[in-house]
Amino acid sequence: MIPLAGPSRQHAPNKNKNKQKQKQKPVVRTSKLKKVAEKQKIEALERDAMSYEPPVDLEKFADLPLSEPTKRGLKKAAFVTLTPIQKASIPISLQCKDVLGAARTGSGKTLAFLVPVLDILYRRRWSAADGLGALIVSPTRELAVQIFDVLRSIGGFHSFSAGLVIGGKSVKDESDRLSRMNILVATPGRLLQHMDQTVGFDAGNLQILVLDEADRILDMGFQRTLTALLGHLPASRQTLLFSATQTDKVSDLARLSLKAPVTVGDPSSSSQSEPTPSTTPSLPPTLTHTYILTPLPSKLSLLWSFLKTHLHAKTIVFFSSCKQVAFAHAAFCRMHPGVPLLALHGRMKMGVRMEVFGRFVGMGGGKGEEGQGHGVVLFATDIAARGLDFPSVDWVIQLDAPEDAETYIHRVGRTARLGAPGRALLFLLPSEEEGMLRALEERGVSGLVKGKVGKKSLEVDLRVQLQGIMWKDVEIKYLGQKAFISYLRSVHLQKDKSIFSLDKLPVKEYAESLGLPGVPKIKFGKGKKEGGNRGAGDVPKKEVKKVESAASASESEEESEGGNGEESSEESGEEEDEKPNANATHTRAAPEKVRTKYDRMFERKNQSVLSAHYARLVAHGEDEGEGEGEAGEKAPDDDDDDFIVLKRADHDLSDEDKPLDDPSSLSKRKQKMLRSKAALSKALLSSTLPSTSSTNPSTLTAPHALNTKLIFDASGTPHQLYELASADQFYEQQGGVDGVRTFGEEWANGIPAGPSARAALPSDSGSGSDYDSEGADGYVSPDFDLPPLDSDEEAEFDKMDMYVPPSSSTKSTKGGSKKRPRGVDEDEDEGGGGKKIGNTNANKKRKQEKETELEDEEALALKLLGRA
Ligand SMILES: Nc1ncnc2c1ncn2[C@@H]1O[C@H](COP(=O)(O)OP(=O)(O)OP(=O)(O)O)[C@@H](O)[C@H]1O
Repeated sequence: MIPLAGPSRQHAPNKNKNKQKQKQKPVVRTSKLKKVAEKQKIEALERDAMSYEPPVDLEKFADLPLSEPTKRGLKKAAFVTLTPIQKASIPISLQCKDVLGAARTGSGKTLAFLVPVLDILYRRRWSAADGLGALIVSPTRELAVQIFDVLRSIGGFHSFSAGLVIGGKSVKDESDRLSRMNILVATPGRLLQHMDQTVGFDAGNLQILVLDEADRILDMGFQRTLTALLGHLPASRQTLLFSATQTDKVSDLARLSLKAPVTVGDPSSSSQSEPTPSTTPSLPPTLTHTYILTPLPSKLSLLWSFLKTHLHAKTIVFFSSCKQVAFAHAAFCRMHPGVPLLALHGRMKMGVRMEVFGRFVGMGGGKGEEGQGHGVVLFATDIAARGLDFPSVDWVIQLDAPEDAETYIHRVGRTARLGAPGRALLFLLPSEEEGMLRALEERGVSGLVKGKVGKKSLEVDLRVQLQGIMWKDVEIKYLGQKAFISYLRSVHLQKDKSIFSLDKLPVKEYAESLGLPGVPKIKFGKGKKEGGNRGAGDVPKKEVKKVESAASASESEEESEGGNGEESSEESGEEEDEKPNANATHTRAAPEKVRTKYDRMFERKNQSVLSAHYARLVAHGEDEGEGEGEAGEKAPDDDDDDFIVLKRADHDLSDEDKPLDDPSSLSKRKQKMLRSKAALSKALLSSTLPSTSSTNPSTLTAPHALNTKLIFDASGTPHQLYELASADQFYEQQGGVDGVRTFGEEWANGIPAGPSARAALPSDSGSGSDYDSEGADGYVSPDFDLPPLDSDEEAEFDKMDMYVPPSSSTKSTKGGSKKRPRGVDEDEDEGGGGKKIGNTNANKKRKQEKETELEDEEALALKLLGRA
């Protein structure tokens, strides 16, 4: 429970008893008088509010019939002028009428409902004894926390208690406080759970219900939950329903939950008895939005190019799945773009999510166009698309097309908020152009113009860098594979087939563009989970064929990679955290015909944990921690959906052998277990090594209990099959030692060496050196830093009209750019030299570490064998 106001003032003890006596009588009289006066004041306020006719020139909060505590709170938080939605809705809400509010993103809807909530409860003299007076339902935890923050900022002069119920904490802990709350900000699942289970939690006296981002609540599969919730609430309540976009579902919900509502905001604020959904959602007038056409394989390179030329901008980049965010973030961080990169997706622990959210809110922004601010980039799924109020975002990039026009509106709504300028750029594949433009047009999205990609940007190709990164770090390779699969999966799962077609994707080229050595083999439709209802029959056969044939056309090395036991789940899109308790009978929808990403989100088992931020807000003095050990909680990867499975998934590996998306997302205990098991495994294997003078990598089946098939390289270091499986093949392909050596040199000099570059093992020269070390065989580790563009080049980038509609610019894109050679030459570049040296040193250090590690492991193995 959080009292919005501070503790009530205590009277100081009076030393002089006589004086005290003398003063006592008048005090009693004064307090009675005061009470009567206050009562009259409140009644007057009520009358004013109920009969309030807003003046034509209504501009400020001060013009509204609001209570003193609310006015003081608004003043303290520096809210003076009303936004249009606030002007239109607050007077009506204050009259206790139901409101259906539709207003564009960033227009101030949060205050539009919080101000009436506070004032109406005040007018009704709500106190702790009255119980729950107002309930605000938000679709996501982040948004709930954000609303709660605003409530605290303006509610400090009221004496209501307020709470945040967003799951992640044990139900019991929350239950203890629930019954004492006057205002509750909650996510639907956990709220319903309390309504069903928590003794003493009574919403029977509820005065106001607020449904914020109603369309999103519905999209996320909370329709039944909401219906069940409404059943717990008194019919006499007032309901305020706000949303940036109005859909049929929203109007259904409005019919169900509102009584004679007044529709305010877009498209008009006319008073109506029946809500009419808007078909013309307006975007912020200060938004400039552009789209560019790009082939799928060029997307990442173009994004890189964009980031390098907008280093001072605060940017959000939207991807369609968690795995893509994880991969792009990990890979780009390795390439040092020169701007802080953050990642936010639903598979991250709640605490981490909140931390990232907080960091992005607090960082950079506002001056991106002038190049003076500190840039920051957030890679995110649609978890960040709605409701979240990140201040001063300069650019919203939609690297993957939004699933529909609503999502488009919400994504771009993260910029150009409340009159600030903002720019949005949508990447579209040629196959998506027609359908997406039509969908946006039908939804009334106007002003989107086609931009042109500058020649210089088109020349950037990250493939070689990515291959190099994957070669050095197998984790990145896994992430790449997963990103690839999850992208295809997200396309396949898209409902609007007139926009998204798996059949039209250049699958092989896309895999190459991610730096993958081949097309990961995937198949659709088999091995679906119980409860999943999309079977093979749902998948267009030609799509399956296309992907499978592309896969078989690629190098068959992947097939022989036995090591990873890739899990099949690729959670696409965002996922939200609320999973209603399995016992809460109303909550689980019977399987729909098509399971969307929201259905899967809904089914997530991971309840995650309370964040530090939440802990701070709730401030009940308990140790929140990360809650990893909380009963019923599972690691983020628990919820796997094998709708698409890798063919090699049937390699029978234990969980510990599976690659991790993000090992840091596992519990410390699990990470430790993984490490020690891997070390033991390696040590045992080391003890079975043949002489380290073998000339070629050879495959052995280690004769030990773990039965894991490994490959040993020239130095005798064991590798999982996926790391080196194709060495022989590649060796043959290159025509022996010389061929391999030439290949390695070419690659190091920045000459694209094709997808099999990862297999460019140096020939064994008997040196026994690590493959990624420099010098021993002429192989030079490529430098993955693209040179930063100087300010002239930045200007040049803009001149290239990449993100400017052609009609508005006549500047030439000619002139081309000199593509800088990568690799050794980059030592000369500013900053590049430093990184190069850093890389070299790092390589040496790694090598030394590896050697030490091997020695340690051999010693351990000998010890173990000795014991045996
Ligand atoms: N009257 C006001 N004066 C100044 N700033 C305001 C006012 N009302 C809201 N704001 C600010 O405008 C920003 C956007 O407000 P808010 O998050 O409520 O928008 P929203 O309409 O809910 O957006 P979305 O649909 O994206 O959730 C916030 O930073 C908020 O502090």
